[in-house]
Amino acid sequence: MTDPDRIWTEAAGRLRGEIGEGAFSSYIAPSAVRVDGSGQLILVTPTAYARDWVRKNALRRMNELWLGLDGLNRRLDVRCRAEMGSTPPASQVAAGRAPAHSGNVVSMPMATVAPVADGARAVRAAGLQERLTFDSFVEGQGNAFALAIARQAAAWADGHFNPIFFCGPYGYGKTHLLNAIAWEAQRLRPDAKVVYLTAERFLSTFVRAMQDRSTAAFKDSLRGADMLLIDDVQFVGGKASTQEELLSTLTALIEDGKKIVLSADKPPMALTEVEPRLRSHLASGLTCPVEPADRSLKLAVARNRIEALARLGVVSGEVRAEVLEHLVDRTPGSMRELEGAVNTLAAVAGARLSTLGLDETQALLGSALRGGPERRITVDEIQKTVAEHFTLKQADLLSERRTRSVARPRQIAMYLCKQHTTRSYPDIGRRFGGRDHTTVLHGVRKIEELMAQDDQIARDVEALTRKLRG
Ligand SMILES: Nc1ncnc2c1ncn2[C@@H]1O[C@H](COP(=O)(O)OP(=O)(O)OP(=O)(O)O)[C@@H](O)[C@H]1O
Repeated sequence: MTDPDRIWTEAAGRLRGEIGEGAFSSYIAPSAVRVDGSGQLILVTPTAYARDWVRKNALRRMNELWLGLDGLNRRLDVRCRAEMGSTPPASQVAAGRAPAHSGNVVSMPMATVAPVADGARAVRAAGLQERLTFDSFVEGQGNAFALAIARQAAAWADGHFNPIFFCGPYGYGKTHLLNAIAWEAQRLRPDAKVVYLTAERFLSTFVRAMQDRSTAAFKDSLRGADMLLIDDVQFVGGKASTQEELLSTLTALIEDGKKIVLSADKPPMALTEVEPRLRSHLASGLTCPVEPADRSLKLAVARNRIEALARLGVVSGEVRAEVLEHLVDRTPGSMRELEGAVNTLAAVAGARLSTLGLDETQALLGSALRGGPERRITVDEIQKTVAEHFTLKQADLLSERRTRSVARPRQIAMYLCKQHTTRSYPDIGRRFGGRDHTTVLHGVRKIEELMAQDDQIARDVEALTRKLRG
């Protein structure tokens, strides 16, 4: 056999039996095999997270299976979509159809569940926030797959995995997506009962129901749901009776073909405080990572937030690009911290926001967020900190050496100079051994690009930013 479509279908089918339905549907089913220009076979995963999982847990076995089937003795490599520079349409990712063929791309069919029953009266759950809708959610590289899946779930799509489990670090949009799904699903089916609650609320309501001896009413209220969304599932960890109740709620709803959407700060199998049987049920559908935002997504979210504040009349006009960039670069944490910084700037600058320059922004944010003017960071300090971080000498960064181990830290240092000082590209170039401004520009762009693709670079930049800020 030499046709990659057929080999992939066969190899993936065998792998499915070996790694189990949960892992298969999370990491293998949404992936596709592509043949690049040089004939190299590449398994393209939707996210960097899925790529790392496949690399660690399945690639060796996948290659064994592939080699056993392929008459051409080829090997599979694995990359994520961002590295391939293309995104298959969302409909192909979770369409619930037979294998979709697009050029030389093959994607696996998705599992299907029975369509939900209509009929129950709509119940709007407490705790939903009106502003958290698909309209206000900004798409970026780290959340495109999650957003596509969320839209499918909200549309009550038949090819819907059950449960869908969104996971990722705090503050990058899981609650936003669950809210958006709930609003949209309810809008599309006003008669359906859509129930959203946090795991903490699940826990406290259940405990109260046990004390009041009204657990039957509690069970009925959840089991009548056509769609149940539970946010921050990690908080049920450690409470045996609540976990048992959650498990029986989930199994009852899934058996009835009702939709379940969950979120947590980790993938199901990493929730070590959760009892193994519940964990395996949580992992039995689709695990969908929501990854940390890159700089361009943060900029878009900050811009969005300012527009929303302008619509509310809190600020007027637009904000200068360099002000927005400064705001994003001085807020290395999650979207939540970024929103806090935008709100703070809006509150202290008010109507003056649109006329603010960089220096004034620095001063305002410095005193508002730190209780004093922001500390100035110098080029020299950045060079020393970067050199130390990569166990180099400051002179190496200024030297002519072009080996990757020196060139990359040099580019990171240039990037940090652009972010944390007000120096121009030519000025930075002069301070890096008299380099041309185009070299600096290239270095800064390269690091921006790599931060979106390479977790290690993103972590290095974040750690250095923290060190520089003291
Ligand atoms: N892609 C996005 N577009 C617009 N706003 C976003 C986006 N991602 C996050 N936010 C905003 O950032 C804030 C934090 O997001 P959210 O509460 O959804 O995070 P989370 O992942 O659920 O965090 P936690 O695990 O702490 O509950 C929210 O105000 C949300 O609206």
